[in-house]
Amino acid sequence: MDSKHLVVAVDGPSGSGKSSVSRAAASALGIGYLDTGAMYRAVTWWCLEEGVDLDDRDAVAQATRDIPLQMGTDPTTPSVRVSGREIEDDIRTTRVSEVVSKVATNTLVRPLLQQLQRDLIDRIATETGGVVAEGRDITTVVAPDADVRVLLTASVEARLRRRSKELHGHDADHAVEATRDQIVRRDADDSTVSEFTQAAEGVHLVDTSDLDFEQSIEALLDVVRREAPAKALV
Ligand SMILES: Nc1ncnc2c1ncn2[C@@H]1O[C@H](COP(=O)(O)OP(=O)(O)O)[C@@H](O)[C@H]1O
Ligand SMILES: Nc1ccn([C@H]2C[C@H](O)[C@@H](COP(=O)(O)OP(=O)(O)O)O2)c(=O)n1
Repeated sequence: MDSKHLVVAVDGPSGSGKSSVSRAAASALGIGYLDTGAMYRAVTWWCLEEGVDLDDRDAVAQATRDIPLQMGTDPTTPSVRVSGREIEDDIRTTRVSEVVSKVATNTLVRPLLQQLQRDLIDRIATETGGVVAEGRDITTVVAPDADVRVLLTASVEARLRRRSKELHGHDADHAVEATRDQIVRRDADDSTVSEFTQAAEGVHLVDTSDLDFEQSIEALLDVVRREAPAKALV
């Protein structure tokens, strides 16, 4: 990236810490944040609300074109709005998590959201001085020319532990099956359309299995300082 704005791309499997670590890093760097997974989740939620059959690939692609989606970009206050309604909590429910891969593996939907994400990355970077964008294909497809590209990984055990702790909070009855469904089944489905288990050339691998949350943020910031010293201000 030649622009004066800092673009950091982060990919990784479910529970690797992508969202929380990327958000904290964006705050520390004083720049914006884009959660691309939330966009797949928002389209899924919208289809469920509108009665669109998730197996009808064309109808879901049309819904992706139509959705009045507004992505929040402040890393300290995550926000996803559809027609002005805040759906940040609705898109994290098991109801959405269980079926979001149907949308994420729809190859008619992916190019539409990928283009929207490129436009958002440019806009956020211009408005806030930079952006940390995270997902499954940001380092490889959406922003392969980002200043810094990181694949955040963690062992299946570490990811299961983190997710189940999180889900026990608000979905206790389904916590165990829901966790396994999200970590093992969903990653297997999602990896049919994106490569997020192996770091592509030029992508830095950060394994957080043995790092706590603070250490994971530092590890990401270390890569940013090393790769983009002129743009990273922390
Ligand atoms: N290095 C870490 N050590 C312990 N817990 C972590 C670490 N990184 C993230 N977490 C916690 O694990 C959970 C899943 O993280 P999240 O950022 O949602 O992952 P992802 O976006 O990759 O699915 C969150 O509750 C988060 O606070
Ligand atoms: N750039 C992206 C981001 C997410 N996805 C898919 C992968 C997941 O099934 C959904 C939701 O992603 P999200 O990052 O919210 O999922 P986790 O929080 O890691 O469990 O979208 C994708 O295919 N490409």
